[in-house]
Amino acid sequence: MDDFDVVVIGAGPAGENAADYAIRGSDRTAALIETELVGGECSYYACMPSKALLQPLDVHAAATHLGGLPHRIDIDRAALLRRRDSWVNLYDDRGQVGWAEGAGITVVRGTGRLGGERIVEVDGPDGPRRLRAAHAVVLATGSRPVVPEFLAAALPWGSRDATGIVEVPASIAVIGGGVVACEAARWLAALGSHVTMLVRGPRLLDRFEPGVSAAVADGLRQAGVEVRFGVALAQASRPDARRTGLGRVHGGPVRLVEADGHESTHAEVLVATGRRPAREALGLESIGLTPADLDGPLPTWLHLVGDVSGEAPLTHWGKYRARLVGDRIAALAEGRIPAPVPDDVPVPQVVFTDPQVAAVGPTVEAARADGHRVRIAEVPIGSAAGASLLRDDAAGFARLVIDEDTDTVLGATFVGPDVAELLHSATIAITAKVPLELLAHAVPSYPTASELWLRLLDSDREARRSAGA
Ligand SMILES: Cc1cc2nc3c(=O)[nH]c(=O)nc-3n(C[C@H](O)[C@H](O)[C@H](O)COP(=O)(O)OP(=O)(O)OC[C@H]3O[C@@H](n4cnc5c(N)ncnc54)[C@H](O)[C@@H]3O)c2cc1C
Ligand SMILES: NC(=O)c1ccc[n+]([C@@H]2O[C@H](COP(=O)([O-])OP(=O)(O)OC[C@H]3O[C@@H](n4cnc5c(N)ncnc54)[C@H](O)[C@@H]3O)[C@@H](O)[C@H]2O)c1
Repeated sequence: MDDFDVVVIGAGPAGENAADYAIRGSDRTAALIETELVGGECSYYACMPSKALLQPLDVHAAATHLGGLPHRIDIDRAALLRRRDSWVNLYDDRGQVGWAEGAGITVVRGTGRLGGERIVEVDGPDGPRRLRAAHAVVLATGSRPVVPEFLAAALPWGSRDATGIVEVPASIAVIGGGVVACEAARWLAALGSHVTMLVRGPRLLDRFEPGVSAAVADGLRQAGVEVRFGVALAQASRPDARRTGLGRVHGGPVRLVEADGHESTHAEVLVATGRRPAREALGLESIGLTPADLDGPLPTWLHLVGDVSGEAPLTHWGKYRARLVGDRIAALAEGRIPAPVPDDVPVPQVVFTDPQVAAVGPTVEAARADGHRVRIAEVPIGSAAGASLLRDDAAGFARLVIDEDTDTVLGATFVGPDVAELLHSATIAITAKVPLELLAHAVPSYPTASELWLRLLDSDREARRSAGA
């Protein structure tokens, strides 16, 4: 039996942060158990490679729509893939292991599961091990993609193949209209694949404000992506499906049949139909729990962070919750009372499409469903000179969801070029509950896109004046 103060199962961003914050500045010990690569899905197969592929496309799109630059600028496809390779360190995690060791964390290779109260069993390359945690065990095992059953036998691509693309399929059907589908369609098209998005519902990115879908669909179409809505897929067949490796075409053409009999054939299919928390084989039965019990109260020594928690499956959210869990473990270990945590922290998210989508807090619909009396302030992105200067074709909108009772911002959505960097201003306004009256004294520099705040506040003031408020 090996003794540690804290044992963390899963070394993605959430697990890393929980381990780090639980022992930082102390002589406590932490073990971080990892089956695959230290750094997790985010570093090697998700956030990092996808954004490495997308950032050059953003620069290319801006340059293509900016007077004063050459009329034609080409994407170097091989260089784009090399950039991805360098951001994933060719799937070598030595850098992240070095960081963990430098932070005083012991990396344990293998698959971990609970083996009783505060006990973790590891099956690793050096044989089985049992670890005992004096203070806490943290489950940070991430999430796994959901693949509709009728597609499984066709061995479709998942998001790992899309980010790890090696062989560019001549054509690819992207199933889903969520974040992975919209972002991946961009780089697949830029790499030369003929991309058809098959979207089940009437909208892309349907957890965002409704106007987001049309803006993103327009951008995708301009990039050569075919977007079809209301597609009910019924069958898939691929006679010679083969496991050819990450990012390689998995066999011959895939034939898709829709419920209305419509058929199409594609060199590859990318399934991007969501993810679910990775709660299987965690040894929960050894402490009398089932996977569903993880949504309820847990023993005080057991914590859940990141995608496995079922909260927003976003790296920054998982890291935030992990910092809180780590701080809590540290406080309890040191006999301190953990710092209070607000219960209404808004979740921000950026979707790296063209135009970009940046949103934080609830949509209008979600805020109303939550019982808030709300009003909307909305302006076109071009209403601020600083936003229009970013690109000759700048289009999109900015919208605030305002709480009528407190006159504070509840939610914000920005759609347009480079709006990602506008988002944190909204996150701060919401988190700090800054009244609109005070927000009017936060002066944005001229000419920057931040002047959208002025336009939004002016439009709200005007609307209230007209309504006689
Ligand atoms: C294509 C794509 C792009 C994305 N882009 C973004 C983005 O731009 N921004 C953003 O915020 N989010 C993004 N996400 C979401 C983000 O990747 C996840 O929210 C994030 O990785 C979750 O972190 P985590 O630490 O909870 O889990 P993970 O990163 O999944 O890490 C979990 C780790 O646990 C390990 N593990 C699992 N079970 C065990 C076990 N029993 N024993 C030992 N180890 C185990 C796994 O091998 C893995 O390394 C993206 C997701 C995808 C699919
Ligand atoms: N930039 C970012 O922040 C970023 C980027 C990529 C992924 N992510 C995270 O990863 C998570 C997973 O992304 P995702 O795009 O896979 O999931 P998602 O939940 O965002 O979207 C899933 C899509 O698949 C559709 N769908 C579900 N089941 C289907 C079925 N059986 N047939 C056809 N369509 C179906 C849904 O209607 C939806 O359009 C997201 O929740 C997101 O938070 C974040």
